[in-house]
Formats: sequence, C-alpha cells, structure tokens
Amino acid sequence: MQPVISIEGLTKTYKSGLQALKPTDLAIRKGEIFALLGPNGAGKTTLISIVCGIVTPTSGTVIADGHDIQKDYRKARSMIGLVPQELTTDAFETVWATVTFSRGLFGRAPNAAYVEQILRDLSLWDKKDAKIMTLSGGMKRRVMIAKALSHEPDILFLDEPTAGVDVELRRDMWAMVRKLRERGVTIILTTHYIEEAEEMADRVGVILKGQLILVEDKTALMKKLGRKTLTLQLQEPLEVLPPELSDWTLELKAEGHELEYVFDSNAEKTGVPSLMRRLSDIGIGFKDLSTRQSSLEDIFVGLVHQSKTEAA
Ligand SMILES: Nc1ncnc2c1ncn2[C@@H]1O[C@H](COP(=O)(O)OP(=O)(O)OP(=O)(O)O)[C@@H](O)[C@H]1O
Repeated sequence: MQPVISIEGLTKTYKSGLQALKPTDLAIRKGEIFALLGPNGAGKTTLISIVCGIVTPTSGTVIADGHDIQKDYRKARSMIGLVPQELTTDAFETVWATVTFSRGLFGRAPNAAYVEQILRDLSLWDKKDAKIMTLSGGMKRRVMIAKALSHEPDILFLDEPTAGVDVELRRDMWAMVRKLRERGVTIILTTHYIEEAEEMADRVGVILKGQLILVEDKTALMKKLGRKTLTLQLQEPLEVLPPELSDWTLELKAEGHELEYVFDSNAEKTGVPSLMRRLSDIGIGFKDLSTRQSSLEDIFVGLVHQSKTEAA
C-alpha cells in the first residue's frame, strides 16, 4: 500500500550547529496510529515540525498524501492537522470563533454542523461562547485539538498530547484518537510514556539523539520492553563471575558487591529460579534482592547497544 507519508533522507541541523535529526527514512501507513517514542530532546518535535511545514529541513524530502511538503506546501498542509505541545491560541477569542477561524485559514467553506460535532466530541460544546483565557489548561488543550481538526485533516499529529494532563483528559484524548482512527484518520503522536505507546499505537518508532533507531509493530516492541533487572546484594564480593554462572547474562556491579541479571518478564522461563538454585549450589549467598522494571532509559540504552551490534 502507498504510504500516506513518505520521509526520505530527512535531516535537520539548527543554526546553532546542533544536528537535531540524523538522516531519517520513515513511511507512515494510511489509517495507522504511529507513536514516536523518545526522551526529552530526542528530536521528536523537530521531525513532526518538518512534516507539518513549520521547520525547514536541511536535506531530504517529505511527501504527504502525494504532495511534497516544500514544493506543494499548501496542498500538503491542508491534509494535516497539528496539535502542538504549547498552547498557542488567542486568549481573547471565544472557543467557537477560534475554531471557525482556523477552518477558514485552510480555505474550507464554513460548516457549523461539523464544528459543532468536534466541539461536542471534545466536551467543549457548553464552552463554545467562553473566551479562551477563562478556560482551564485541560480545556485549552481540547481547544487546540478542535483547531487542529477544524479543516477535516486526513492526518493528525499530536505532540505530547498527554504531557501534564489529568487522567480524565488523557482518557478522553485516547477515546477521541480511537474514534478518529475509525473514521480513517492517520494519527502520529509523540510521547515519552511507554504506557501511552502501549495503549494507543499500532506501530512505534523509537528516536534517540536525533536518530530513528527502530520502527516496529507495537506487539513486537512490547515484548522487548518487558524486561526486568534483578539485583542481588552479595554476602561476599566477587572479583570475577564464576564459570558455573555462564548460562546467564550477568554483570557484577558496585565493585563486585552486586550481581545483576536482566531478564524478560514475559518469557515462559525467566531464568530466575534456576539462577537462584545454581547460586545456592555453588555457595554464593546474598543479603538482599530487588527487581525493577527496566526504565525507558535502560531500554533505549539496550536498543542502541543492540542496533550497534546488529550493524557491526
Ligand atoms: N529552534 C531551535 N534551535 C536550536 N536548537 C533547537 C531548536 N529546536 C530544538 N532544538 C534542539 O534540538 C534537539 C531536539 O529537540 P526537539 O524539540 O525536537 O526534541 P523532542 O524529542 O521533541 O524533545 P521534548 O520531548 O523535550 O519535546 C534538542 O537538543 C533541542 O534543544
């Protein structure tokens, strides 16, 4: 199937000299929910801002629904709705006016019934005559979504849609995203929450230091993410790992006082019970033990390491 967005060889170096985006290729499928996952400063906003025509790329091309976003900007832009991270909307306007105005900006004929529908879907209908400045932060965010949808885009970008929003709004947002997808809208969202990607996305891209290091179906990625780290506080420090433990991938930490084992908590056999038995058999005792879910940072580090070894 022809992708709805084709990104080829895209890079961005800001005037400061910082390369925020390394050469990137990505094809977004029509009708999918794609989550771009990455820590602060990874380049998520840079990537989506280029696709939305807000930031000029240093090199590369983006085709959105058959239109080159630079050569054919207006057409490409009219297919796209963007909900930016920051709230940028006119404080003195009413909700109704600001959403209707947005629609007009894209050259769409007025359609009161459509605007009413999106305001209702976003629980904003009873606020339609309220001035933006009188709304709560969560309501303002809903207005940003209504604006982005005002011109009936086929592709919707949500930049960190749930950063700093309450549980209720997050739930509403997710419900709305699913509803839009049912209508055939392609959705690309950026997030640094794994749970958000897990809950929402069909596919996930991981971006780290300007590099898109992996793009995978969510289910496959979630398997990789289900890793845990077991740390054993040893009674006696070890200088080296005994050969009897070579069946497990272990690391000595804290100058030999800690033994660390990273395992897949989704696997049928995690290797934890057998490791415990082997330790007991060879007389290695421990004072305490703890497990923790691998953090996003660990996972990224793991993925980077893995992609480097695979490339080598
Ligand atoms: N206009 C700019 N000029 C110079 N550097 C910039 C500019 N905008 C972003 N950067 C830098 O580019 C890098 C990527 O930033 P970007 O906003 O794309 O990251 P992000 O993944 O969206 O992060 P966050 O999750 O914090 O929003 C960062 O180091 C940032 O400081």
